[in-house]
Amino acid sequence: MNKVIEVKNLVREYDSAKGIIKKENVKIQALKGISFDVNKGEIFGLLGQNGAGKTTTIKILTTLLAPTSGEAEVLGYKSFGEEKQLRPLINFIFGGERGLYWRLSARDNLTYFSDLYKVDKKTRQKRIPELLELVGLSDRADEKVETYSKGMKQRLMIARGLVNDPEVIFMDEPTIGLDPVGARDLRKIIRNLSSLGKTIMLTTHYMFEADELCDRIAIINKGELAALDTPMNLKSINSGFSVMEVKVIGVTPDKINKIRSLEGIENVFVSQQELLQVLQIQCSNCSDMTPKVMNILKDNKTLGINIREATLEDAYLNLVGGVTA
Ligand SMILES: Nc1ncnc2c1ncn2[C@@H]1O[C@H](COP(=O)(O)OP(=O)(O)OP(=O)(O)O)[C@@H](O)[C@H]1O
Repeated sequence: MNKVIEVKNLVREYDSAKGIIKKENVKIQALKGISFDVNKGEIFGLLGQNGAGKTTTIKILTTLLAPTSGEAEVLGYKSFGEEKQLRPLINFIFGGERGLYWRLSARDNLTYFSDLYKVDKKTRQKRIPELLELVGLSDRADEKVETYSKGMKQRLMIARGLVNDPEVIFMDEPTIGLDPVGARDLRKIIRNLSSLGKTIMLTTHYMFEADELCDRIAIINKGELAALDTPMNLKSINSGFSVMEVKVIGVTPDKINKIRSLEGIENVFVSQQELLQVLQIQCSNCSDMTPKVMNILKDNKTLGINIREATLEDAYLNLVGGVTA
C-alpha cells in the first residue's frame, strides 16, 4: 500500500465557554475540513501557528480523539472505529520529558512499555538493546532516567515510541527545548528511521528543521490547509525576491506602511525581539531598496541590516500571514 495516511474533509469542533461572569457556550472549529494523504516512507511535516490544529490532527490520527466529521484512515484502518486493529501498528512520540519513569533505568522503561504493547519476551530481548543502540544510550542504559540530560531523555522518548516496531510514527515537536547538538542528533535518528522504511508525521515550529527533514510539508492555518508541497516547491513561492532584515528600535506602524507601499517591496513582516523590532522586508531587489528603506527609518536607531536569500520561513510567513504591524 502506498498511501499510509488518508485524511478527507476532516472536521473537529470543541465545546468551550466564553466570558467570565456570564458564561456562554461556544463551538471552536479546530479543523475545518482538511484533506491530505501521506505515502509510505515519507517524512511528512505539519506546520502552523499556535492553535492552527496540528495537535488535533495528530490526536485524531493516533486514535486519541474522535473527529466531528470526515475521514481519517491510517494503514487502511479508521482511526475512530477500528482503533483496536490500528493501535499496535502506530506509535506517538511527543517532545519534552513527559511520559517516562524517572526512577527506572532506560532499559526498565523500555521493558515496561514493551509489556504495555504486549511485545513477546523473545522479541523484546532482541529489540531493546537495538533501540538503546539506535538512540545512543547503550552505555547508560542501566542508570536511572533522573540522572539523564534533557537530550538523553528525549532520545529515550524516541526509543519508547519504537518498542512495538510501529509502521507509522507520529511526533509532536520532537526536538523542542534541545540544544543544537541534541536537536541535530535527534534529526539524524529521525532520518535513520525513515531510511528503515518507517512513515513519519511530525509537527515542528522550527522551519529549518522542516526544510531539512521533511519530504513534504502541510501548512495548516486556522484549521484549514494553506499549502501542501515539498520544501523546495514551497520555497519557490519566493523565487525572484530576497529579504532585507533590519533590526531597529521604536518603529511605528505608520513607517511600516510607508515601507510596504514602496514600489519593489513585496511584503513586510515584523517580529519583536525584546526591545528590538526585526523587520523582514521581502523585495525584488533589496540592494536597490536599502537607501529608500533607510530614509524612512532615519529617525530610528538601527542596529543591523542584512540582505539574505529567501527561506522556507519567508514562504511560511507569506502563506499564514505571520506577525505584521
Ligand atoms: N480540549 C479543547 N477544548 C477546547 N478547545 C480546544 C481544545 N483543544 C484544542 N482546542 C482549540 O482548538 C484549536 C486547535 O488547537 P491545537 O492544539 O490542535 O493547535 P496546534 O496547532 O497543535 O497548536 P500548538 O502549536 O500551540 O500546539 C485551538 O483554537 C485550541 O484552543
